[in-house]
Amino acid sequence: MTNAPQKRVRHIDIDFTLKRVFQKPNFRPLQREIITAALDGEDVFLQAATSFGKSLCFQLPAIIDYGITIVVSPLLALMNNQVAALRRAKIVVATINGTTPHDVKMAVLEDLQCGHPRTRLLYVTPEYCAMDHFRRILRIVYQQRQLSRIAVDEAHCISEWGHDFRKSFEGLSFFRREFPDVPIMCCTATATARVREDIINTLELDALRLKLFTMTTVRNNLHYEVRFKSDDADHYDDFLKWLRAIYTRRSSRPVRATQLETRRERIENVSGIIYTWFRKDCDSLAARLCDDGIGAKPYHAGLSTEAKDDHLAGWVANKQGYDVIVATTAFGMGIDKEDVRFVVHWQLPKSFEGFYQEAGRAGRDGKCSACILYYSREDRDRLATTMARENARKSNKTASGGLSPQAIHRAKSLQALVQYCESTSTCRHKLICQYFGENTVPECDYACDWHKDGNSLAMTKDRRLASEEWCSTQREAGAYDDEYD
Ligand SMILES: Nc1ncnc2c1ncn2[C@@H]1O[C@H](COP(=O)(O)OP(=O)(O)OP(=O)(O)O)[C@@H](O)[C@H]1O
Repeated sequence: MTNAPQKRVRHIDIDFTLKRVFQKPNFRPLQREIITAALDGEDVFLQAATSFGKSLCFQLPAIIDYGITIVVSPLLALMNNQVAALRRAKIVVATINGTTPHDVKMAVLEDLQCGHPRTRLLYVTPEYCAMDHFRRILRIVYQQRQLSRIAVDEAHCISEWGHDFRKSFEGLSFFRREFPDVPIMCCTATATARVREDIINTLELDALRLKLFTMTTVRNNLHYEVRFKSDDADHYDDFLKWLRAIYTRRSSRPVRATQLETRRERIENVSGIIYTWFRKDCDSLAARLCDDGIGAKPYHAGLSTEAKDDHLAGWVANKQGYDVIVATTAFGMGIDKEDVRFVVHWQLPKSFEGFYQEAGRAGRDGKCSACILYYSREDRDRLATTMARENARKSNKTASGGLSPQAIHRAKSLQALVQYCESTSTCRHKLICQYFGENTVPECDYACDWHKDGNSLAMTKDRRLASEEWCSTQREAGAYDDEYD
């Protein structure tokens, strides 16, 4: 006998729930098939582009099915954002994480064990799933046949983080071992074949029985561009000129200007995110932009909670003075702001996956948006040096001597991103597809710098990047040996 909620022959109109609860007129392609597989009790691996609508694929079954869905989510902002959106739709949903007050936590855990929990979805961290008291409660829920499904959101984190600095991801195999008949759904936007295999193995899923849905990573509305720089020149003016040109275009076309006026939109409300490596850069860059009349705010872990909340809320609400957020990595994950018109990487991101995820915050409304990456060979060498140092530290610790598969993956991912930046002979969309193992050649309607003007791309690269000879002499002189993490 199984303890998971019994699957019944359903005559449920999932279209009705989509419209009534989620207020969406139609499913996006494949959402119906994924949701049906989930409702049929299958394990599902869902890989689809950023902003595809993956959350709906476990949220809708959670509302229809008996019992409770446990959502394992690695980022606090992501949990809070989804919980807030579900509450707005009047769905009984809860989260337990480091910031949950004790009495709220107790009330949720009590509801869980009551035999018929009201909570439809409970969002928790992998760390919380590793706790004995929570596992004890889950066993009770399971015995009461109320454990409906486990959803692992941003599942690539299992592979990226799980093997070293967030070990609790590895413990998620507990779900399959203890509750073998409770279906599991994994969602991610970024998984190479190796990462996918790693996730499946870590969760101890049966790869042969799993329903695998892999959709293209292509985002046709994103315009990818690499801008070359070197330590010799400050790229601030280049960016400012680019942003001001957008303002000018918005104000100089009479039809556009009238449209904005009718909608009471400000000319300079071009919402964007700039990602930088360091907290101090977030502060100084935001201040510099403000001095030049651009509404910009920093966002990083060193700010007070009040400042962070204020900057985020102002940016989400398109408030004057909050048009651009300058943040360290991972900002915006789970924040479903649909009108982000640009994402700029001020320096080279640390991984291909990180780049794709962060760039994917742009244009979630389907409208054209820009993704600019400022690349220099000096930054490349700095990241490589930092990575080598980290690897040395870790192998010292484990005394294994060699590099772990994860360290090798990280190095390959950075290398692939460097190749992406250095390339002046291929469409950027195609390079992204290739990295994620897709064979299809995406349509690119001048939506990348190479398609727009490949010749000038090659020429600016030659002009602006430091030469390899120069970089290697600098490397030998130890110029990149400082801590860049
Ligand atoms: N069928 C649908 N019709 C209209 N909008 C939808 C539909 N499904 C999802 N959405 C909307 O699409 C947006 C993106 O959804 P979601 O946040 O789940 O993306 P995601 O696939 O998890 O992306 P990411 O990996 O970037 O976080 C949300 O605003 C969501 O409400």
